Amino acid sequence: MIEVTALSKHFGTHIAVNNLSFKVDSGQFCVLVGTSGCGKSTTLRMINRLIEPSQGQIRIKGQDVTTLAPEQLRRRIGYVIQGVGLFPHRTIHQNIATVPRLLGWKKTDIDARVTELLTLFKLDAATFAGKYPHQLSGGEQQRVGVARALAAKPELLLMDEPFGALDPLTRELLQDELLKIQQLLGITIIMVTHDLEEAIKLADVIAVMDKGKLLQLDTPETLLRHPNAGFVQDLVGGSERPLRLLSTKQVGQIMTKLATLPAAQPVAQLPTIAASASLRDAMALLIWEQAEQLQVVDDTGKPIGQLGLHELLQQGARA
Ligand SMILES: Nc1ncnc2c1ncn2[C@@H]1O[C@H](COP(=O)(O)OP(=O)(O)OP(=O)(O)O)[C@@H](O)[C@H]1O
Repeated sequence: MIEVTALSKHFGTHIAVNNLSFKVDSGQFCVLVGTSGCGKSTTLRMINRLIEPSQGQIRIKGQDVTTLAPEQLRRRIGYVIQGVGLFPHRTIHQNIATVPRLLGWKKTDIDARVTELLTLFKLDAATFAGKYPHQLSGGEQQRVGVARALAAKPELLLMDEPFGALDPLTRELLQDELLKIQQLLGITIIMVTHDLEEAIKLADVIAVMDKGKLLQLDTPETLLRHPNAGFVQDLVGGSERPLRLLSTKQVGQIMTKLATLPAAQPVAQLPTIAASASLRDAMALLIWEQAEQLQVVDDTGKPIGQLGLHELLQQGARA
């Protein structure tokens, strides 16, 4: 879907991005992590041509981005930044409608799309469409920012620290919503974050950068189990590694299905956990409840399986 080849950016004598090459497949969620100033934002901004590369190439679906007019390109790529950047004197409806209007969509199609997106982001259209950004909380504004970026059905969504300014609870809520929406829409996302936990939770692949260079690009699990020596190894942590590994999987992926359990197994007394929860949450619940077995339930609360301490220990252990 997107292919970056030997990409560099020099600001005077300073090399912000140094000979970067990577590919992101269609529908993948790629997260760029690394220390402050390592070139993450510059990379993102070269993809939508807010910054012109010094060297190298960026292709989206095989097409070199420099062959497209920047405005035309940006209408195909959603862009979300920290602090949102909503237009303060436009209503929420007008904000979300910005790119569809520029593209000449019919009014009825625009109205339908705005309502659809507000609903998707759990914002009641009747309440929110006519409001102005300052009348919304930070979390609500951030949702509108993402909705606006998705309005014209872009093939690629670039997100630069989108949840950086939010409190931890709102941040987690929006991460969950973003994951669901990404799975629903099948959109390709490249996100920048400082937060490794956020990267592990959201990413199909994590790209670790340092001093303008790409050090490793791998799935969260591979990165945690087999980090390259040096910076990546320091980044993924020592004592935190097992718990981070548990964050990469959901309960539903490793539970024993109810149908395969012995019939006599008592299930009613066990603490319950949702199949969509992470293994890390499952481990926390076991410790909290001093239990060794959990009952797994689906979205409706129906028991569908069990998960034991032994399986969790295996999943968090070195391979
Ligand atoms: N317009 C510019 N002119 C000169 N130097 C710049 C410019 N933009 C970025 N830089 C420098 O390039 C380097 C990379 O910046 P960039 O914003 O890409 O880093 P980052 O990894 O996104 O950092 P952060 O996580 O702090 O946002 C930094 O040293 C920065 O000071």
